[in-house]
Amino acid sequence: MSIVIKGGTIVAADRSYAADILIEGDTIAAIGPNLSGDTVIDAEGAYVLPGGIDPHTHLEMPFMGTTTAETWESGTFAAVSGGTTMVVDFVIPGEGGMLPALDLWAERAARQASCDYGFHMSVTGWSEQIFGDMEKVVARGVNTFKHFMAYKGALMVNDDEMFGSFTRCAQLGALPLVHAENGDLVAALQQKYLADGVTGPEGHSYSRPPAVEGEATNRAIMIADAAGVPVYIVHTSSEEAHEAIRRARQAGQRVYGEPLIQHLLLDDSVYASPDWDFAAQRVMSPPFRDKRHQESLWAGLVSGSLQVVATDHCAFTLAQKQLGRGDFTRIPNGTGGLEDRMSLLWHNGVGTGRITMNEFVAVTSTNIAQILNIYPRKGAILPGSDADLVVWDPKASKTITAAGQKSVIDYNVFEGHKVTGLPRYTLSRGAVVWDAGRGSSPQPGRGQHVARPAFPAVSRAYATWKELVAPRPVNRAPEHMPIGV
Ligand SMILES: NC(=O)NCCC(=O)O
Ligand SMILES: [Zn+2]
Ligand SMILES: [Zn+2]
Repeated sequence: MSIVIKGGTIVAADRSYAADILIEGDTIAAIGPNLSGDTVIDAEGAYVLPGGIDPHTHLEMPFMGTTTAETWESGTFAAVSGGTTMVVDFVIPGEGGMLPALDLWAERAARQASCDYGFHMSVTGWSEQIFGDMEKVVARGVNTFKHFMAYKGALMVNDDEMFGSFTRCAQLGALPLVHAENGDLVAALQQKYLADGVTGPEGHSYSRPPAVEGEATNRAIMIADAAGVPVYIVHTSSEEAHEAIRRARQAGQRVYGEPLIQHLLLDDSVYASPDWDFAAQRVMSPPFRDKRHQESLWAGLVSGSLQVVATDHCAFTLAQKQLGRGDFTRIPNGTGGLEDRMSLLWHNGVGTGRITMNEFVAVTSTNIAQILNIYPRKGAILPGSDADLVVWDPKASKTITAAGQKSVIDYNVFEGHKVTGLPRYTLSRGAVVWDAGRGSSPQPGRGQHVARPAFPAVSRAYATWKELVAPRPVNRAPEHMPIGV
């Protein structure tokens, strides 16, 4: 049974062109004019894009005394309804360490996911066991390790732990990811604002100013340089953090920055809302910023100093948010966006001329696949690539509402935003998983794990260069040495 997508314009990261796409089984078999197949998917008047990849989600994750309410089933169905065909989710090690946690995540995902998925592993301490387990994790197709510089007393790691882990990543050809906020400073500022009587959600924003993020981003980048490894900064939200990334890239370091759709579009005025629930629903780390920072993030996407747009989908219900009534430090941190990232970025980016269609594809799919080492299996429309495709209708519109969403959360931080540009069909490895005309249901168990091999070429290049420029002893002739030495 073959499928042909007919009459559309293919939009890739590097070009746009009219062509049909023939799909056989899971993959793209041919691209060209006048192709035929057993089933025809109509792409007249539409663009055909590589499926979106969201590199930053937290599905069913235990965090801050509760667990994110979005399940693998609801989250991945929400994803495909919005044109995202792969998610990469963060595994948090429990009592048993990394490997049992990876088993747990893998089991949940395999049972429930409607689309393909991968994992990042979190490094939440440093020990011989973690050193050894990291190699086993890489052997299981996880080539990225996340480090939290915030959440003191919980997930946070110190500089020496981070340096140990980054050095291990360099040996293994893995990529370290960093949540860059100075956790000591955040903890001190939280106590100060609580003592000053600031107990509401605005305290969350006050205690995490841009400098806290800028300092930690700089530090993570310096530590990565010392360890000889590239580094990926998640949820880059401020000009201070972006500036550190820009400067390091200019100096020749491999540093990647990931703004979120939330930080691009929502600002910190939400925390001044007189409605506690509204403000608490928008508590995430880093918090939303002002327009100056938003402009910086958009500029980074255009100029290439920031490469990826993600969601950090970490969705709690209102009842969970209310755990922080009376103390903002107890409001579970996180917001949603998995379902709406593509349409919001298209509407506000392509629709306004801030970014081109090709840049849209780059930052929602192709760059991510390249950085995570799954290109061109994912992130590309090429013969042999997985047929993860979106038939994108640039004229279709909707208004985002919690009532109409697939996510199980009882609110949406983008409530009332109108978007033009939506998926007509979403295909996951050649199967239609979203049909806007007929409606669709979740297909739990369809999604597969996508193993992501290590990056030996990058670590070899770093190791070669580090060896060439390594400090060496100066050999001095005896006549130039002090007498008696
Ligand atoms: N970002 C956030 O507030 N919650 C999710 C956990 C994290 O990525 O820091
Ligand atoms: Zn984070
Ligand atoms: Zn996150």
